[in-house]
Amino acid sequence: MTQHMDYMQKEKKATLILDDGTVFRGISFGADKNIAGEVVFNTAMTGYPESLTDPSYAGQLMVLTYPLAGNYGVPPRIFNEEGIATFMESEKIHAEAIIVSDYSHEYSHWNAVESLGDWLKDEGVPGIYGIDTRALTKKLREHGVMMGRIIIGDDDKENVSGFGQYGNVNYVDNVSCKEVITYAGGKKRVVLVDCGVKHNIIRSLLKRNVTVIRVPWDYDFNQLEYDGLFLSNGPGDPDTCDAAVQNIRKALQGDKPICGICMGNQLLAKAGGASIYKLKYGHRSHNQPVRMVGTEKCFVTSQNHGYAVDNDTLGTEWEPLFINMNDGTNEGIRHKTKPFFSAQFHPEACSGPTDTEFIFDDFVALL
Ligand SMILES: NC(=O)CC[C@H](N)C(=O)O
Repeated sequence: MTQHMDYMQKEKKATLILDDGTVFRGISFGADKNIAGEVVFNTAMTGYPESLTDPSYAGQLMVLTYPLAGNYGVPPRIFNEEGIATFMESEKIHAEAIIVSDYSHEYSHWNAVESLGDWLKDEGVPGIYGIDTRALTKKLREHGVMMGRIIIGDDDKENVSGFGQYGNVNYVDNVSCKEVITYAGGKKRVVLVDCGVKHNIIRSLLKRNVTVIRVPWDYDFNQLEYDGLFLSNGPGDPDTCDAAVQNIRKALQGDKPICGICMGNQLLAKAGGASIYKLKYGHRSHNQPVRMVGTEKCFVTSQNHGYAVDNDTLGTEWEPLFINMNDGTNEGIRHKTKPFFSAQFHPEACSGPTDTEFIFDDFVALL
């Protein structure tokens, strides 16, 4: 019997119920667990190992619009002696579940060691296939993201009132490191505020020969000796991260370089006095076009965010650095006189285009 036939014999029903009552029926290929979360769609064609382990997906049920997942398997879950993942973006899967149209239990890739379904089961994360992800995505685009619930097995008549909350949960506190971790590199010392950092941000800094001092999201780093401050990506609503905003605000009094990515862009903007709002359905893909303000330079970027900085609230000391060419929303900010800047997209982009990796070079050059 082939690997696939064996798998098919064990298939189990799974149901996705949206907050508005819409029901999608499919088949389970992950863990046997019912779960609720914010249903978001990602239009990238590859990268499910990286996306699932991106801590910014905590609290979310990830819909892939690309119609097939699993066919290239999953790389080994290995880490270097400092605990940095070799092929993934963190220690474990952070998305609450994955929702796909078609799933291939059979896989083929030079670096694959297990199937997507086996990985999900091992980490206790549900997966559903057989869902009309095109219809589901159209619904989310028209209505905006909404809460959803996955029920595994025949139990889909279950009372669906419990969809949970997304906006007011402090997911950053769940995924941030709990103590200071130092990665020895060069002479220059960068404090990295860990709001749920993707490991490729750490790899990208270390590659540029700096020492990285990774601190918990609410740690007052102002007491440390350092040359530059880096603000990581992270899950959830930036309005739940006030302790980080207060610490960054203190750092804004000084002149040490500051760079932020994604949640880091939002927290830097908040520390500078700007406000954040929620986008209708966010940007989650590998092909978001952004323009550098004041230039004709455009970049294709990898993104995963649901909130955005309100350009109109930036105040007189700040200006937009990048603008999204699809919808005109903010994609980064810079201070007009001090070395503070940030990007809403992912310059470390793993997986995704590497057009904007220069942001790390620019930051390290300022140290
Ligand atoms: N990747 C991120 O850092 C996301 C930031 C924030 N959680 C948002 O959704 O906008």
